[in-house]
Amino acid sequence: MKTADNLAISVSNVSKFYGDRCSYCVEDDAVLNRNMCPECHTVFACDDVSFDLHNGEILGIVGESGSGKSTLMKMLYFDQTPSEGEYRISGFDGRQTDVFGLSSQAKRQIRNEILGMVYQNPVYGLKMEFSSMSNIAEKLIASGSRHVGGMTEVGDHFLGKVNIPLSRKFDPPKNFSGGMQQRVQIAKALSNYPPVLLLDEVTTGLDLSVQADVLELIKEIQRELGISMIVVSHDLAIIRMLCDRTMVMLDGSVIETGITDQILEDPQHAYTQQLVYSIL
Ligand SMILES: Nc1ncnc2c1ncn2[C@@H]1O[C@H](COP(=O)(O)OP(=O)(O)OP(=O)(O)O)[C@@H](O)[C@H]1O
Repeated sequence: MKTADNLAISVSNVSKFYGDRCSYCVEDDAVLNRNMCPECHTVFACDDVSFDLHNGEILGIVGESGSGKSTLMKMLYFDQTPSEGEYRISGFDGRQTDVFGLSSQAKRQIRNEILGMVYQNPVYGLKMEFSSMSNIAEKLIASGSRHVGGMTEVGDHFLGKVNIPLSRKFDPPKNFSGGMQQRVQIAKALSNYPPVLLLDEVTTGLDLSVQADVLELIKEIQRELGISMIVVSHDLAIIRMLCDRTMVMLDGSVIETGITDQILEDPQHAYTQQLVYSIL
Protein backbone atom coordinates (compact mmCIF):
# COMPACT_ATOMS: atom_id res chain seq x y z
CA MET A 1 0.00 0.00 0.00
CA LYS A 2 1.44 3.38 -1.02
CA THR A 3 1.18 6.01 1.67
CA ALA A 4 1.88 9.72 1.82
CA ASP A 5 5.07 8.90 3.75
CA ASN A 6 6.29 6.90 0.82
CA LEU A 7 6.49 9.90 -1.52
CA ALA A 8 9.71 10.92 -3.26
CA ILE A 9 8.21 14.15 -4.59
CA SER A 10 4.87 15.89 -4.65
CA VAL A 11 3.81 18.50 -7.16
CA SER A 12 0.77 20.70 -6.51
CA ASN A 13 -1.10 22.98 -8.90
CA VAL A 14 1.91 23.76 -11.07
CA SER A 15 1.33 25.99 -14.09
CA LYS A 16 3.51 27.62 -16.71
CA PHE A 17 2.04 30.39 -18.81
CA TYR A 18 3.70 32.12 -21.74
CA GLY A 19 2.02 35.52 -21.98
CA ASP A 20 0.46 38.06 -19.65
CA ARG A 21 -2.99 36.45 -19.22
CA CYS A 22 -6.04 38.68 -19.47
CA SER A 23 -9.22 39.21 -17.47
CA TYR A 24 -10.85 36.42 -19.51
CA CYS A 25 -8.28 33.64 -18.99
CA VAL A 26 -7.63 34.27 -15.29
CA GLU A 27 -11.17 32.99 -14.72
CA ASP A 28 -11.37 29.29 -13.81
CA ASP A 29 -14.11 28.59 -16.34
CA ALA A 30 -12.41 30.29 -19.31
CA VAL A 31 -12.63 28.14 -22.44
CA LEU A 32 -9.25 27.90 -24.11
CA ASN A 33 -8.46 27.18 -27.73
CA ARG A 34 -6.46 24.02 -27.06
CA ASN A 35 -3.81 25.46 -24.68
CA MET A 36 -4.19 29.08 -25.77
CA CYS A 37 -6.37 31.94 -24.55
CA PRO A 38 -8.50 33.05 -27.53
CA GLU A 39 -8.45 36.66 -26.24
CA CYS A 40 -4.82 37.42 -25.30
CA HIS A 41 -3.07 34.38 -26.84
CA THR A 42 -1.33 33.41 -23.62
CA VAL A 43 -0.11 29.80 -23.95
CA PHE A 44 -0.94 27.53 -21.02
CA ALA A 45 2.01 25.16 -21.48
CA CYS A 46 1.15 23.48 -18.14
CA ASP A 47 -2.09 24.23 -16.37
CA ASP A 48 -2.68 23.29 -12.73
CA VAL A 49 -0.70 20.04 -12.79
CA SER A 50 -0.62 17.98 -9.56
CA PHE A 51 0.85 14.53 -8.93
CA ASP A 52 2.93 12.46 -6.51
CA LEU A 53 5.89 10.22 -7.24
CA HIS A 54 6.33 7.33 -4.81
CA ASN A 55 9.68 5.97 -3.70
CA GLY A 56 11.00 3.36 -6.12
CA GLU A 57 8.20 3.98 -8.60
CA ILE A 58 8.39 4.69 -12.32
CA LEU A 59 5.73 7.23 -13.29
CA GLY A 60 5.07 7.67 -17.00
CA ILE A 61 3.89 10.93 -18.52
CA VAL A 62 2.31 10.48 -21.91
CA GLY A 63 0.72 12.95 -24.26
CA GLU A 64 0.88 14.25 -27.80
CA SER A 65 3.38 16.84 -29.01
CA GLY A 66 2.73 20.19 -27.31
CA SER A 67 0.83 18.72 -24.35
CA GLY A 68 3.32 20.20 -21.87
CA LYS A 69 5.43 17.17 -20.93
CA SER A 70 8.84 18.75 -21.51
CA THR A 71 7.81 22.01 -19.89
CA LEU A 72 6.83 20.08 -16.77
CA MET A 73 10.13 18.18 -16.71
CA LYS A 74 12.11 21.40 -17.18
CA MET A 75 10.34 22.95 -14.20
CA LEU A 76 11.03 19.84 -12.07
CA TYR A 77 14.74 20.12 -12.92
CA PHE A 78 14.73 23.91 -12.39
CA ASP A 79 15.58 24.60 -16.04
CA GLN A 80 12.41 26.69 -16.12
CA THR A 81 10.59 28.77 -13.53
CA PRO A 82 6.91 27.96 -12.98
CA SER A 83 4.23 30.65 -13.08
CA GLU A 84 2.40 29.03 -10.14
CA GLY A 85 2.50 25.96 -7.95
CA GLU A 86 4.46 24.03 -5.37
CA TYR A 87 7.11 21.31 -5.54
CA ARG A 88 8.22 19.32 -2.50
CA ILE A 89 11.04 16.78 -2.36
CA SER A 90 11.44 14.16 0.39
CA GLY A 91 15.21 13.82 -0.12
CA PHE A 92 15.64 17.56 0.50
CA ASP A 93 13.81 18.19 3.75
CA GLY A 94 11.05 15.63 3.98
CA ARG A 95 8.79 17.76 1.77
CA GLN A 96 8.61 20.59 4.30
CA THR A 97 9.52 23.34 1.84
CA ASP A 98 8.22 24.42 -1.53
CA VAL A 99 11.52 24.11 -3.38
CA PHE A 100 10.39 26.38 -6.23
CA GLY A 101 10.82 29.23 -3.75
CA LEU A 102 14.44 28.43 -2.86
CA SER A 103 17.53 30.39 -3.91
CA SER A 104 19.33 29.36 -7.10
CA GLN A 105 22.17 28.03 -4.96
CA ALA A 106 19.82 25.72 -3.05
CA LYS A 107 18.20 24.60 -6.30
CA ARG A 108 21.64 23.83 -7.72
CA GLN A 109 22.34 21.73 -4.64
CA ILE A 110 19.11 19.76 -5.18
CA ARG A 111 19.99 19.26 -8.86
CA ASN A 112 23.44 18.05 -7.92
CA GLU A 113 22.52 15.78 -5.05
CA ILE A 114 18.92 14.63 -5.45
CA LEU A 115 17.87 14.85 -9.09
CA GLY A 116 19.23 13.33 -12.27
CA MET A 117 18.04 14.36 -15.72
CA VAL A 118 18.36 12.61 -19.05
CA TYR A 119 17.34 14.91 -21.90
CA GLN A 120 15.87 13.89 -25.25
CA ASN A 121 18.84 15.57 -26.90
CA PRO A 122 22.17 14.50 -25.32
CA VAL A 123 23.62 17.92 -26.24
CA TYR A 124 21.79 19.36 -23.22
CA GLY A 125 23.05 16.73 -20.78
CA LEU A 126 26.64 16.25 -21.91
CA LYS A 127 29.67 18.39 -22.66
CA MET A 128 30.25 16.96 -26.11
CA GLU A 129 33.91 18.02 -26.25
CA PHE A 130 34.88 16.57 -22.83
CA SER A 131 35.68 12.89 -22.43
CA SER A 132 32.91 10.61 -21.18
CA MET A 133 34.84 10.11 -17.96
CA SER A 134 35.22 13.90 -17.50
CA ASN A 135 31.48 14.31 -18.00
CA ILE A 136 30.90 11.93 -15.10
CA ALA A 137 33.63 13.57 -13.00
CA GLU A 138 31.94 16.95 -13.57
CA LYS A 139 28.69 15.63 -12.10
CA LEU A 140 30.51 13.98 -9.18
CA ILE A 141 32.49 17.12 -8.35
CA ALA A 142 29.26 19.14 -8.42
CA SER A 143 27.78 16.70 -5.91
CA GLY A 144 30.76 17.06 -3.57
CA SER A 145 33.24 14.33 -4.59
CA ARG A 146 36.91 15.30 -4.50
CA HIS A 147 38.78 11.99 -4.60
CA VAL A 148 40.03 11.32 -8.14
CA GLY A 149 40.47 7.56 -7.60
CA GLY A 150 36.94 7.24 -6.28
CA MET A 151 35.52 9.22 -9.20
CA THR A 152 37.36 7.04 -11.71
CA GLU A 153 35.97 3.94 -10.03
CA VAL A 154 32.41 5.29 -10.19
CA GLY A 155 32.93 6.37 -13.82
CA ASP A 156 34.18 2.90 -14.78
CA HIS A 157 31.28 1.30 -12.96
CA PHE A 158 28.55 3.31 -14.66
CA LEU A 159 30.14 3.41 -18.12
CA GLY A 160 30.49 -0.37 -17.85
CA LYS A 161 26.89 -0.65 -16.74
CA VAL A 162 25.66 1.23 -19.83
CA ASN A 163 27.94 -0.86 -22.05
CA ILE A 164 30.40 1.81 -23.10
CA PRO A 165 33.72 0.00 -23.69
CA LEU A 166 36.16 1.27 -21.05
CA SER A 167 38.78 1.53 -23.80
CA ARG A 168 36.68 4.49 -25.04
CA LYS A 169 36.08 6.20 -21.70
CA PHE A 170 38.37 9.08 -22.62
CA ASP A 171 36.65 9.65 -25.98
CA PRO A 172 34.36 12.70 -26.15
CA PRO A 173 30.66 11.91 -26.72
CA LYS A 174 30.76 13.90 -29.98
CA ASN A 175 32.62 10.89 -31.44
CA PHE A 176 29.89 8.46 -30.34
CA SER A 177 26.69 7.28 -32.02
CA GLY A 178 23.32 8.65 -30.81
CA GLY A 179 22.64 5.51 -28.76
CA MET A 180 26.07 5.65 -27.14
CA GLN A 181 25.65 9.35 -26.33
CA GLN A 182 22.33 8.56 -24.70
CA ARG A 183 23.96 5.79 -22.66
CA VAL A 184 26.76 8.12 -21.50
CA GLN A 185 24.09 10.64 -20.52
CA ILE A 186 22.36 7.97 -18.44
CA ALA A 187 25.69 6.97 -16.82
CA LYS A 188 26.37 10.62 -15.97
CA ALA A 189 22.89 11.20 -14.56
CA LEU A 190 23.19 8.09 -12.37
CA SER A 191 26.77 8.57 -11.23
CA ASN A 192 25.88 10.27 -7.94
CA TYR A 193 23.03 7.83 -7.24
CA PRO A 194 20.23 10.44 -7.36
CA PRO A 195 17.06 9.26 -5.58
CA VAL A 196 14.97 10.76 -8.41
CA LEU A 197 15.73 10.42 -12.11
CA LEU A 198 13.89 12.39 -14.81
CA LEU A 199 13.93 10.96 -18.35
CA ASP A 200 12.53 13.08 -21.18
CA GLU A 201 11.84 11.12 -24.40
CA VAL A 202 15.22 9.44 -24.05
CA THR A 203 14.82 7.00 -26.92
CA THR A 204 13.37 9.34 -29.54
CA GLY A 205 15.44 9.24 -32.71
CA LEU A 206 17.22 5.99 -31.86
CA ASP A 207 17.01 2.82 -33.98
CA LEU A 208 14.48 0.30 -32.66
CA SER A 209 17.18 -2.15 -31.52
CA VAL A 210 19.15 0.61 -29.75
CA GLN A 211 15.88 1.87 -28.26
CA ALA A 212 15.22 -1.60 -26.82
CA ASP A 213 18.74 -1.68 -25.30
CA VAL A 214 18.30 1.71 -23.64
CA LEU A 215 14.85 0.77 -22.27
CA GLU A 216 16.15 -2.53 -20.93
CA LEU A 217 19.00 -0.64 -19.28
CA ILE A 218 16.60 1.78 -17.59
CA LYS A 219 14.53 -1.13 -16.27
CA GLU A 220 17.58 -2.95 -15.00
CA ILE A 221 18.91 0.17 -13.24
CA GLN A 222 15.57 0.79 -11.60
CA ARG A 223 15.38 -2.82 -10.38
CA GLU A 224 18.93 -2.69 -9.05
CA LEU A 225 19.05 0.80 -7.51
CA GLY A 226 15.36 1.32 -6.70
CA ILE A 227 15.50 4.90 -7.98
CA SER A 228 12.20 6.77 -8.43
CA MET A 229 11.78 7.80 -12.04
CA ILE A 230 9.59 9.99 -14.20
CA VAL A 231 9.59 8.82 -17.79
CA VAL A 232 8.16 11.16 -20.42
CA SER A 233 7.15 9.65 -23.73
CA HIS A 234 4.60 10.05 -26.47
CA ASP A 235 4.93 6.31 -27.08
CA LEU A 236 2.54 4.04 -25.15
CA ALA A 237 4.66 0.95 -25.88
CA ILE A 238 7.51 2.53 -23.89
CA ILE A 239 5.16 3.53 -21.09
CA ARG A 240 3.73 0.01 -21.00
CA MET A 241 7.20 -1.51 -20.78
CA LEU A 242 8.57 0.76 -18.05
CA CYS A 243 5.96 2.47 -15.94
CA ASP A 244 4.06 1.44 -12.81
CA ARG A 245 1.67 4.38 -13.06
CA THR A 246 0.85 6.70 -15.91
CA MET A 247 -0.35 10.27 -16.14
CA VAL A 248 -1.91 11.43 -19.41
CA MET A 249 -1.55 15.08 -20.46
CA LEU A 250 -3.49 16.99 -23.08
CA ASP A 251 -3.13 20.71 -23.90
CA GLY A 252 -1.18 21.39 -20.70
CA SER A 253 -3.57 19.61 -18.33
CA VAL A 254 -3.57 16.20 -16.67
CA ILE A 255 -6.63 14.38 -17.96
CA GLU A 256 -6.13 10.94 -16.43
CA THR A 257 -3.79 9.19 -13.96
CA GLY A 258 -3.73 5.55 -12.87
CA ILE A 259 -1.94 2.23 -12.74
CA THR A 260 -0.47 1.73 -16.22
CA ASP A 261 -2.33 -1.53 -16.87
CA GLN A 262 -5.58 0.13 -15.85
CA ILE A 263 -5.00 3.10 -18.16
CA LEU A 264 -4.16 0.79 -21.05
CA GLU A 265 -6.99 -1.67 -20.47
CA ASP A 266 -9.74 0.68 -19.39
CA PRO A 267 -8.96 4.26 -20.46
CA GLN A 268 -11.58 6.70 -19.21
CA HIS A 269 -10.94 9.93 -21.12
CA ALA A 270 -11.84 10.10 -24.83
CA TYR A 271 -8.31 11.24 -25.73
CA THR A 272 -6.71 8.34 -23.81
CA GLN A 273 -9.12 5.92 -25.46
CA GLN A 274 -8.07 7.24 -28.87
CA LEU A 275 -4.40 6.93 -27.91
CA VAL A 276 -4.77 3.39 -26.59
CA TYR A 277 -6.95 2.10 -29.43
CA SER A 278 -4.58 3.55 -32.01
CA ILE A 279 -1.86 1.09 -30.95
CA LEU A 280 -4.08 -2.01 -30.79
N1 LIG B 1 9.17 29.65 -24.83
C1 LIG B 1 7.91 29.39 -25.19
N2 LIG B 1 7.08 30.40 -25.59
C2 LIG B 1 5.80 30.14 -25.92
N3 LIG B 1 5.24 28.91 -25.92
C3 LIG B 1 6.02 27.89 -25.54
C4 LIG B 1 7.39 28.06 -25.16
N4 LIG B 1 7.90 26.84 -24.84
C5 LIG B 1 6.90 25.96 -25.01
N5 LIG B 1 5.78 26.58 -25.44
C6 LIG B 1 4.48 25.97 -25.71
O1 LIG B 1 4.09 25.18 -24.61
C7 LIG B 1 3.36 24.05 -25.04
C8 LIG B 1 3.95 22.80 -24.40
O2 LIG B 1 5.24 22.53 -24.99
P1 LIG B 1 6.13 21.31 -24.53
O3 LIG B 1 7.43 21.38 -25.28
O4 LIG B 1 6.19 21.24 -23.07
O5 LIG B 1 5.27 20.07 -25.08
P2 LIG B 1 5.66 18.54 -25.18
O6 LIG B 1 4.47 17.78 -24.72
O7 LIG B 1 6.93 18.29 -24.46
O8 LIG B 1 5.87 18.38 -26.74
P3 LIG B 1 6.94 17.45 -27.52
O9 LIG B 1 6.49 16.02 -27.28
O10 LIG B 1 6.76 17.87 -28.95
O11 LIG B 1 8.30 17.74 -26.97
C9 LIG B 1 3.39 24.06 -26.56
O12 LIG B 1 2.17 24.64 -27.02
C10 LIG B 1 4.55 24.98 -26.88
O13 LIG B 1 4.37 25.63 -28.12
